[in-house]
Amino acid sequence: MTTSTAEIGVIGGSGFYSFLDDLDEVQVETPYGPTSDPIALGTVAGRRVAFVPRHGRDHRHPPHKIPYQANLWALRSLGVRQVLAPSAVGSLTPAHGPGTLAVPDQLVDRTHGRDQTYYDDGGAVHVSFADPYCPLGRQTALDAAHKSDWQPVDGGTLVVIEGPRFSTRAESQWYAAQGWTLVGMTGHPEAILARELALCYTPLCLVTDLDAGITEGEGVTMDEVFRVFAENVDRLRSLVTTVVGALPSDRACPCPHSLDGMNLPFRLP
Ligand SMILES: CSC[C@H]1O[C@H](OP(=O)(O)O)[C@H](O)[C@@H]1O
Ligand SMILES: Nc1ncnc2[nH]cnc12
Repeated sequence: MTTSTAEIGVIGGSGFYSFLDDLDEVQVETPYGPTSDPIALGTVAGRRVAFVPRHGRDHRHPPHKIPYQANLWALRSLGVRQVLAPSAVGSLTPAHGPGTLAVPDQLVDRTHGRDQTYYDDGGAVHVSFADPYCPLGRQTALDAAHKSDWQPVDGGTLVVIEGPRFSTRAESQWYAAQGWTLVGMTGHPEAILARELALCYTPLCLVTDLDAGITEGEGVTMDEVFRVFAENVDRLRSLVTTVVGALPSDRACPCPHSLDGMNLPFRLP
C-alpha cells in the first residue's frame, strides 16, 4: 500500500517506456496481480502523473498478456482519474501514413479471451460504451496537437486485433472496407476497463505503418513499428506533456458518472 498520489495516468506503449524524470517508483498491490512494471510517479507541467509502460520497460508483455486490469486498478488506487494512452498503430488509410497522429473516437474489438471486465462476480454491472473515449480528453489532445503544429486526424475507428501476429492482407483490406481507419493490439480492453472504473481515457495513436493493406511489399514488421516510433517519440512525449498540462481537472465530461446508480460488488479503489 502506498500513500503516493497522482491525478493523471500515462500508459506508454511500444517504444514509449519512460516519461518522468526525477521520479519515485511504487509497486502497487492489486487484486489482479502485479502491474506491467512498477509505477513511476512524478510531476509534469505542474500536475502529478503516474506512468506505467504497458508492455514493461523491456517490452516483455505481449499485447494479449498485458495485465490490463492491474494497470488500471493500480492507477486509480494512486488517485488517477484521467488516463492518456499513447500507442503505436497501423493505418488503414494510405493518406494517413507513418508519422501521423490520430485521436480516434471509436473502437472495434476483435480480440478474444482477454479479461475485459472487473464485474465478473457479485452482480451484473453494464456500463455504456457507445463513445469509448473521454470527449474532453480527446478535445484537449486535439487542441494541443494543433498548437504544436502536428495536425492530428480527428476521429476514426481503431480496430483492436488479438495479435501478437499482424493482420493478413485480406484481413487488413477487410478492416479498411468496413470503414475502420486504424489497427492496434492494446486498445481493448484498456479503454473499457478505464470506463468500468469511471476514469477518463484518451488514446493518442501514432501511425507507424500502413499495415498489410498495400498490395506490395511484405507488410508491416515489428522492426518498422519500432523504427518509426523511435523517429517520433520525442515529439509524442512532448505532446503528452502539453496534454497533461492542459487537461481540465474538473472533469466536466460523462466519464465520472459511468457507474452512477449501479450496485457495485466492491468499492472502487
Ligand atoms: C511492436 S509491434 C506491435 C505492438 O505495438 C503496439 O503496441 P502499443 O499499442 O502498446 O503501442 C501494438 O498494439 C502491438 O502491441
Ligand atoms: N499494423 C499494426 N497492426 C497491429 N498493431 C500495430 N501496432 C503498430 N502497427 C500495427
